[in-house]
Amino acid sequence: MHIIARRVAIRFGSPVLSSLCTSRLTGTRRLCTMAELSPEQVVFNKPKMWMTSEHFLFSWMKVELHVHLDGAIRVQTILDVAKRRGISLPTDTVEEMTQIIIVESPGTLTEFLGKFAEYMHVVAGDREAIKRIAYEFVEDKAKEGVIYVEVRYSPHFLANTKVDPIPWDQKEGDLSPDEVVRLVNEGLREGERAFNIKARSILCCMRHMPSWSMDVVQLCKKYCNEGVVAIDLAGDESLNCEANPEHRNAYEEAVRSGVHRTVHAGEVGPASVVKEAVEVLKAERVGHGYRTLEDQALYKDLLKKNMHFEVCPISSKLTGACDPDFTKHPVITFMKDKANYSLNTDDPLIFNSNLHLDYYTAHKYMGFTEEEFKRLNIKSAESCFLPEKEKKELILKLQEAYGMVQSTAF
Ligand SMILES: O=c1[nH]cnc2c1ncn2[C@H]1C[C@H](O)[C@@H](CO)O1
Repeated sequence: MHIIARRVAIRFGSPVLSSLCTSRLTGTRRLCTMAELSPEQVVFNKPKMWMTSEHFLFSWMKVELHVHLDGAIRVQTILDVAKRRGISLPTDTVEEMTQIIIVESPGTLTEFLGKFAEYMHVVAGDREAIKRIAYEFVEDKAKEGVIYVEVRYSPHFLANTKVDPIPWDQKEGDLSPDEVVRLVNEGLREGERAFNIKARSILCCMRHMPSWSMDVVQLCKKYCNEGVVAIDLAGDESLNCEANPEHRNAYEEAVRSGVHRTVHAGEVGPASVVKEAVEVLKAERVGHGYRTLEDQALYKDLLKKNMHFEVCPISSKLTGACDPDFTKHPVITFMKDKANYSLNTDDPLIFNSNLHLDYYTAHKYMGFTEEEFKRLNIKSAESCFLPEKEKKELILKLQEAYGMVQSTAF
C-alpha cells in the first residue's frame, strides 16, 4: 500500500463508518449504495490504491466471478417496474424499500434466501424488466472498475411458463426460462457495448428444485455461443446437503458437453459438500467453500489442484456462513497459502454493498495488500470460464494495467 494512502487511512479513521448513510426514514445507519456515493467516491480503473477522506478504493481493473443477477437489482428499478405493472409493494420510496430488502446483521442462509421473495414477483415474468436489470447490472459493474464479470441467475426463477411450480405466486404467463436467457443475454450484450466491459453468464440449478436441473444444462448448451459460459448449483445447502441424482445427471451432461461447472459448496454446509462438488459434480470452481478448511486433507488436495474458491466476504458475514469477526475469516488462510480465489459481492442488493466494500473489508480487517489484490485478480482471470484465447487476452490486459508487462497498445 502506498505510504500516503496509509497515512490518509490512519488520519481519517474507518472508511466503513464514513461510508454509512443515515436513513431519513428511520434514522438508522446503513451502508451507502453505489448510487448514494458522491462522484469522487467512485473512480474507474485508476491505476493505484486510491483514497479520499471518505473511502478506500482498490481502483485497478477487476474481475468478478460470483454475483447473482437477481441479487444485484437496483431498488429504483424494482419500484419503477412495480409501478408500471400495477404491482403493489409495501412502499414506493427507495429508502423504505431498501430497508425491507436488506440484511443488516448476521443471520442464517435460509433467512437471507427468504429476502428474494420481497421483490422477485415484481421482475419475474416481465420482459422489459429482465432486459433492464441485465443492462443496468453491467453499468454498475463498469462503475466499480470491473472489466470482466460472470453473472449468475436461475432462468426458472424469472419465468412464468414452462416452469413447475411457477415461482413467486405468479399467474401463468408466456415467458419461459428459455426466453429469460435470451433477454438476459440481450441486456448484457447491450450493456457490454455501452460500458465497454465484458459480461458472461452462468445458469443456476437450485438445490431444492432438482426437476429444473436438466433444463438448465440444456439451456447452457443452447446458449453457449451467446454469452452463457457455465452451470452452477445454488440455494440452501443447509437444508439439502447431498446433491440429488437429478443435479448429478445434469452435471454429468455438462461434463459430456463441455459446459463449465461451478457449485455453491462449503458456504454453510460441511466440507463433505465441497468434496462431493469436486469429486462427483466435477466442479471446476467452488462457490464460497469456506468450510473446506475443516477438512485439512481435502483443503491441501484442492490447493495442489489449484481449485478456485469464489469468496464473498460481506456475504459470508451476513448469511452467518463465517464468524462475523472479519479478522478470523477463512480467506486469510487462502491468502497466506497463496490459494486460487476471487473476491466477489454475491448479492449486493440484499447486502446493501458493492465490490469496493468487499475489497475495503479485505484490506482493512484481513491485511490484504495491493499486491495480493493484483494476484487474486490474475488468478480470477485464469479461472474464468472464457474460451482460452479470450482468457489470455483478459490476463494480459490485467498484467498490462498492473504494470507487470509492457503495454502492447499503441
Ligand atoms: O449465497 C448464496 N448461497 C446460495 N444460494 C444463493 C446465494 N445467493 C443467492 N442465491 C440463490 C438465490 C437466487 O435466487 C439464486 C439464483 O441467483 O441463487
